[in-house]
Amino acid sequence: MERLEARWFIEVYYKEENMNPLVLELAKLDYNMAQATYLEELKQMSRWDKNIKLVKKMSYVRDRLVEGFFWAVGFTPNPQFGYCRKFSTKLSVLLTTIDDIYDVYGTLDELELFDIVDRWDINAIEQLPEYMQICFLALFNSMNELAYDILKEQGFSIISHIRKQWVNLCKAYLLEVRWYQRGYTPSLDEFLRNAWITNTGPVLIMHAYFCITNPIKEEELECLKHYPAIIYSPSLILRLVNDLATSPDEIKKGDYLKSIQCYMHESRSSEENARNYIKNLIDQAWKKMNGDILRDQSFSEDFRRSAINLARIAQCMYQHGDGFGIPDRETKDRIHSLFFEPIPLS
Ligand SMILES: CC(C)=CCC/C(C)=C/CC/C(C)=C/COP(=O)(O)OP(=O)(O)O
Repeated sequence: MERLEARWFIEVYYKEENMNPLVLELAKLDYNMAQATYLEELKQMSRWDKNIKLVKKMSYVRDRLVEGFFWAVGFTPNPQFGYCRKFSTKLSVLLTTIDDIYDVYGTLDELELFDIVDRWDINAIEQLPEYMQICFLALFNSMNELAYDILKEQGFSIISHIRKQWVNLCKAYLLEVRWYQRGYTPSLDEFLRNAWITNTGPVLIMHAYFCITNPIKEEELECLKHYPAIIYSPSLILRLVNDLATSPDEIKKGDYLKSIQCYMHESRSSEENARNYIKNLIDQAWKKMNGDILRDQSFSEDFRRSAINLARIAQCMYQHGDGFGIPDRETKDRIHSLFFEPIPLS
């Protein structure tokens, strides 16, 4: 987001009457240098993705590496956060795979076996169907690699904290599947108490905390365990903007469990009313998030900025519809200008 805005700003500044050519040249250089850094990271992630072969092994899974990297750049754009960007990109691939397993492919019996994340026990892997074995092993290896890096750098074990996030996510996914299979439509409030987690915000924000915080502090972890505003608010915005944008397409596929439908069912109102209601909730969530996160100085500025950025990149991704599920229009143009098109120097 910040980089997209920088490019728009450079283009506008160029036309200003009293623009300073030196400043303009520096801004262009800075943009192009960041772009070169991103491109190198994207190449590394592309090699990782080819090697891990998750999408190749599961043909129903959405293949969205570049879009995942785009999310990651919006989340932590500063060039020095390459480690976090690359790890968030891996997360986006793993999360998309798991989301598609729960939404599309897995049967309820199979999905219940995925509570293997709770035991975090590689010895239990043979009880899973083959596609889940691949998925769990990819998850297990990637998370252990992060935990290893942090143990090596900081002498701090994060395994139990990471595991808890995945357990909560998988439990929340399973509840959605159970509702769906029973044909149950929860109230909007009941739906959101679960769905703010299934849009993966808590997993993304917690992992970003580990990737960009040094030293990790016990008291901060204790606070994050209770899902404070820094985790809850961006995750809620992510869920609401996602539902607003993806709703019509997913309903066509039979996936009726979305905020809008829950509200329509509960209040017996029209889709238009429900959409306006959700838009209003998004506005309120933004106001609350800006106040809460900007006021609360307990976490580093970098971490607070990333949390807010998650809401910003979500809003950007879903601004013109489902820019992640159907990434062929604005998302494609934005990706092109951000990663592949340097700004010509004078
Ligand atoms: C910062 C960063 C790297 C973010 C990555 C976000 C990301 C790509 C998550 C993957 C899974 C997901 C919830 C995709 C939306 O799918 P959906 O519309 O099918 O969601 P739903 O099934 O929950 O409605």
